[in-house]
Formats: sequence, C-alpha cells, structure tokens
Amino acid sequence: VLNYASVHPPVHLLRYTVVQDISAVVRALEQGVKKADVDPAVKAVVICGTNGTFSAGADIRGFSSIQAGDRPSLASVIDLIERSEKPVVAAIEGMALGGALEVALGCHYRVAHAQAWVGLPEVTLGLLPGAGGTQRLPRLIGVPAALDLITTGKHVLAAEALKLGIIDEIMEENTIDAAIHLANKVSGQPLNSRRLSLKQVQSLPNMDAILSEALVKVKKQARGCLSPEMCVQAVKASVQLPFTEGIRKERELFNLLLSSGQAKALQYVFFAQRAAQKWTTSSGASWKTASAQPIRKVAVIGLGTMGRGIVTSLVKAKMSVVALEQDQKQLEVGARAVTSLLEREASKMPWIGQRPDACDPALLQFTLDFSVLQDADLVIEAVFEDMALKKEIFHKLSAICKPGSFLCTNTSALDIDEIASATSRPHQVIGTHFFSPAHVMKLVEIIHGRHTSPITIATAMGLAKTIGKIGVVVGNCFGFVGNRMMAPYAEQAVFLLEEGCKPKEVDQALEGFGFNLGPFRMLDLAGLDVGWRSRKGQGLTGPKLAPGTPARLRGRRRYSPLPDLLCENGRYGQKTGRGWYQYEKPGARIANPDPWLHNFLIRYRDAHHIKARFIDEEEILERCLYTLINEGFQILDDGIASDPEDIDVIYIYGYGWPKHRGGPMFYASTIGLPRILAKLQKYSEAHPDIPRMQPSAFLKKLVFLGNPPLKEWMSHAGHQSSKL
Ligand SMILES: CCCCCCCC/C=C\C=C\CC(=O)SCCNC(=O)CCNC(=O)[C@H](O)C(C)(C)COP(=O)(O)OP(=O)(O)OC[C@H]1O[C@@H](n2cnc3c(N)ncnc32)[C@H](O)[C@@H]1OP(=O)(O)O
Repeated sequence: VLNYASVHPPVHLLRYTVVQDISAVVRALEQGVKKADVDPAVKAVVICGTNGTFSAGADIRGFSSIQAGDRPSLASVIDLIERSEKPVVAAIEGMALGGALEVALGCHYRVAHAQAWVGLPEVTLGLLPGAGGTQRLPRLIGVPAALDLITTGKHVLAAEALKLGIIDEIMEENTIDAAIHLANKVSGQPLNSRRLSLKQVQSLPNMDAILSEALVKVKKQARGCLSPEMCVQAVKASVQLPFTEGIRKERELFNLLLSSGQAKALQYVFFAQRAAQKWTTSSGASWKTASAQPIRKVAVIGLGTMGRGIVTSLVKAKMSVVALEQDQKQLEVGARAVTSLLEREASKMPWIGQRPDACDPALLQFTLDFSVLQDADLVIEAVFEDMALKKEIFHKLSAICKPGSFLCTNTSALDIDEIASATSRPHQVIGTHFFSPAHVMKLVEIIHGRHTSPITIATAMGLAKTIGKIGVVVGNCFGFVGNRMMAPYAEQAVFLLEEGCKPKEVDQALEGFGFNLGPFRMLDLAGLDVGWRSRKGQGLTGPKLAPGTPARLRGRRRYSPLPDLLCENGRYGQKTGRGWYQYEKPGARIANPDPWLHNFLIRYRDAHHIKARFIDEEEILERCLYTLINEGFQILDDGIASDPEDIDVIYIYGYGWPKHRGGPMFYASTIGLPRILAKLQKYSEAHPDIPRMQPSAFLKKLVFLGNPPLKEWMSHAGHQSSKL
C-alpha cells in the first residue's frame, strides 16, 4: 500500500505496509519515485513504513509465483531510487528485512530507530538477496561483514548496524521526523558519494583468502544446501566485477536458486515451523481455545545431562529455577556443570556481558529439599528412563506441589499415561521430550496423554516458546514421533552392516544426503548403552529374553544382536572410546574406522552364514529413509502427529534432517509417493521378516488416490486436516 503524502513539504513521504503483492509494491514504488523526481516542489524523498515497521520484505508465499526472469523489477526500481537527483532517505522503524533492506541500500541515507533491526534472510529461504543486495552491501560495509550477514541471514540491531556502517544515524524517537530533517539538510548536496553502485569494494590484501575461506566454511556448514554457497559467489562477483556485471551474476545465481527446489523446501519449513505452533489434537483440543498459564517459577528434578541442559535453557530465558538432586555430591557436580554451561553460553554472546541481569545466578536455586518444589508453577522431571522411578517421583510431586502446578516428564519413549496414573492430577501431567544437548537443541516434543488438559498443552507450548524452543504437540506412543521413526531407520542401518556394509559407508551415504551425523556416528555420540537398557527392559535381550530364542529373530521379526554384542564388549560409543568406531580416548569426538569392528563383523557374518554383498548408496539411502518415512505415514494414520508438517519440524530441529530437503514427509512428496511405495514393496518382498518395511496402509491409500499434494494428505486420514 503506497501513499504519496505531502506531509512535510518539500519532503515527500512514501509509506508502505505489508508486501503481499510484490509486483504491485514495486510498481507503486516506481511510480512514487518517478513522480517525486519530476515534481519541482519536491526537494527530497523519505521512504518509511507504517505502524512502526519499515518492512519484513516480500510475502514468502508469493515466491512460488515468481518465475526466473521476473526478478529484476525490484532491482531496477532500486536503481531508479539510487539514480534520483533528489536525496532519498530510508526511515527504518521496526525491521527492514530482505527486499526492504535492499530498498534501503538503494537510498542515499538510512536513519533507524534504536530498536530497529535489519537483515538479509534470503539465504534461509534458499535464495540470495537478488535486487542488488549482494553488490551494494559489500561496497557499503566491506566484504567480511557483508559475507557474514548475507551467508547467515542474521538480523542485526540498529546499534550494530550503525557500527557496521549500514545505517547513518540512530534515533531514540521520531525516526521519520529525523529522516525528514536529514532529507531537508542534505537537499541540494551532491549525491554521487552516496550512490553505492558507484563505490568500489574496499580492497583487502588477503581478499582471495577471505573469499575462499568463506566458501570452504559455508560448504562445510551447509551440507548440500546451495544458497550459502551462491551467496559467497555473488559477493565474490562484487569484488571481481564492475557493478552492472556483478548485478548480472547475482541475477543468474538467483535464478539458479529459484529453480533448484531447495528454495521451495526451505520456504515450506518456514511455514511448517509456524504451523506447528497452531497445534490440534485428535480429540479436538486446539491452540485456538486453550490459553497458556503464566509460569514464574520452574523446578527441575535431576541434574544429569538432560537436567543440566534444561536448567541452563530456563536460566538463559531469565526464569526463576529450582534444581533438585537426591544427594549432596550429585547436587554439587550438577551445580558446577550448570554454572560452567551458563558461563560458556554467556561467552558465546559477548553482548550479554554488558547486561548484568543476563544469566542471573540469583534466579537459580539448588536444593535437596523436595518441599521447596511446593510453590513451583511447573516441574520438569528429568531423571533417567526408569518407569518405576518416574512414577515414584510423580506420586510425591502430586502430594507436594500446589494444586495448579503442571507436572512434566522429560522422557524419550515412556508412557505418559502410566506416569500420570501415579498422580491425582493426570490432566496436569504432560511429556516434554527435550533433545540433547538440551541447552542447544531447538526441539521439544510436547506429548499429551489421554487425560492431559488443553491448558496443560498450551502452557507447555508457551514455556517452550519462552525459552526459545520449538514445541511440537504429539500423541502418546512408544518413542512418540521422533524416536518411533528413528527406530526403523537405525534398524535398517544395522541390518545393512549384517549384509555387508561398514559403518562408515552407511554414515557417508546419509551424511552425503545432508544429515549432520550418520546413524552410527549419532549412536556413538548418544551412547549405545541407552538403547541396550531399553531393549533389555523390553525383553529383547538380557536376562528377560526367553531361553532358546534364535539370535536373529524376535517372534517372526528379524532382529540384529550386533548393538547388544558391542555393549557386552564394553563398547558404549564415544564415552568409552569404542563403539561403532574407535576414538583416541574416551570422550574424544573424532570417529575413526576400527579394524577390530570390521573383523568382528566378518566373524559375525560367518557365524550366522550371511554372505556379504556390495550394497550401493542408493539402496542404503532408500532402505534407511523410506522405512523412516513409512513409519511417518503410520504415525499420521494413528493420529500421533496431526500433520506431516509437525513430523518435518521434529526431524529438522531434533534429528538433523537437512533443512533444504524440507523434512522426511516433504521429501517423500518431492520423490513421489508411488515411487516410495514401489521401493518399499520391492524391499519388503526381499526381506519379508522386517515388518516395518511393509508399506503403511495410509501410504497405499494416498497412492491409490493419485498421489495428492502434501497439504491434502490429512483430509484423507479421516479426522485430521493440514494447517498449511
Ligand atoms: C518500505 C519499503 C518497501 C519494501 C519493498 C520490499 C519489496 C520486496 C520485494 C521483493 C523482495 C524479495 C526478497 C525478500 O524480501 S525475502 C523475505 C524476507 N523476509 C523474511 O524472510 C522475513 C520472514 N519473517 C520473519 O522472519 C518473521 O516472521 C518476522 C517478520 C521477524 C516476525 O516474527 P514473529 O513476530 O515471531 O512472527 P511470526 O514469524 O510468527 O510471523 C507472524 C505471521 O506472519 C507470517 N509471515 C512472517 N513473515 C512473512 C513473510 N515474509 N511472508 C509471508 N508470511 C510471513 C508468518 O507465517 C506468521 O503467519 P501465521 O501466523 O499465519 O503462520
């Protein structure tokens, strides 16, 4: 929406609000600038937004309709602004993101409110700033700082933007008045020195090294995501080419990204993450009707690895926390660990040092006294995965805590209803599955039991948001969503070892796909004893296993005892220095192939008469990923996840699924469900003893219905509907 408002003659004000129709805004901006240019009464122009916001950039939903080649129009309007003979000043309030910052870079001056912030988030959407941003920003602030902003998409506050040279002045108030004042002041002055396209990029003696190091860094971090790499290439063009040729290169790279498919996946993730906040449950509870209760004081029970991370996250969010342990020694060890985590977090954020209130230790109390928990608004139990222990604690909590307090259990698999049954308030009991390390990982699965009230769900979701996490509401079943889908994936990885692969081959295939860690490196990091304890608990191995059970069968299902055998040999992963790999010493991180393990696999195959065969990367990927996806369809059909978007958010933020592939369910939609089904059918015929490979009924149904788009899937599941 554009107003050509003559509010403070002779300065003319162009006002914008939401950029939903990019072409309309670009046209209106063009007309406004042209009109001001030819109007002799106008001496200068100020561009600002409405309602305290300059602009958050383009409506991302509109990108799908942009065709390669459409894009230059914003760029040419920015050129027009820059070429204007009358000074154009950007008055930045709120935020200037993406195309909006590019518009501001085309202006001759930029004034910002002290609370404003700017950024070029295009890279996070699989794109690059395609309206001259990659050419103008390096000319304005130099290559290292421009690379940092453009390749990460990070936002910077006005003070930082001033330091970098992005903006010229900061205002505590009346930003628009200040911009008008500046526009009047500079009216009539020469503008060439303010036109970024005419500037040279500041040369640096080690420019080649800076660019090549940036490329190496983004390639390493991006794991196959193209946009950061293309951003570096575009900035490189600003150094090596004249402005107009740099712009041509920027456009070429932008068009390449636009047609890559990755941009579509990343934009899907943007909306999926937001859609996950609008939770619903299969019983009809929803974010619309349940409101979160205020949480002022949180108690955390257990200061093991998970408890420490949870406490750290809460304190970082400035919540008042009581941390409880069962004996003095564990309390002291836990307290020291939390203090060191908080110190490390503060050192990662140097600006926190300037704020004495950040990570305030007064917010944190360590205790052995259960009764201190009585006035906590919410308690998170984070002891280890032992049902009897958890039930005992919940029974105690139920008696001690004030009537309104919410009781959360941090579990990765256990039955929430059974834990809730130990209390007199099952409607206030909920699962909060944090991911390790809990002060770093973004995801929290919020698991509602049969009796969990909508207010309890809303409160747990609210807490996740307050501490900067992404909560996803899921139903109660063994492993919930994430670990339930992980089980067939990890199972396939081990079966592939039995059949002839080495751990590194499987890991390389999945890391090549884009995972942070392949399954074996991940298992070594998490600790193999965790799964071993769980399998012993389920009677799959250990003393509860019925005598005479065949080594590689449980019932009629294929089972691999390999992980159990490793544990029996004391190989628990990184922490013992041996697992699927060997490590220099216990706790070391670099995984090296282990000849002992390779020989062990040979002996194992011989003992079980398995003929090793060569397994190519395609089979590794299909068997691991398609079985995981297959479980995802089963989960949707069971109503454990209410949408494919929720599963995708869980996998991206909890399991390192490559974001540019949009999550497992989105990925399935790009592969095509008929292909996934056909492959599962082929593999399950070859391995009839692996039930998790048999295609889910819901997948079959969707294929039968003609492979509908992802946003329509849930309308065929009967009771659910997509939120996108
Ligand atoms: C005066 C200057 C004129 C400017 C002219 C500009 C012309 C632009 C032309 C072309 C430009 C192309 C390049 C780009 O601009 S790329 C887009 C760059 N912008 C972004 O990436 C911003 C993305 N959004 C965010 O980072 C956040 O949403 C933020 C704006 C910081 C607000 O955060 P928060 O307060 O936490 O709110 P939510 O994230 O929950 O968002 C609220 C709802 O708004 C929807 N939303 C937000 N941004 C967009 C967007 N860019 N496009 C479409 N929808 C958006 C979001 O989905 C939420 O909706 P809902 O609740 O329904 O899910």
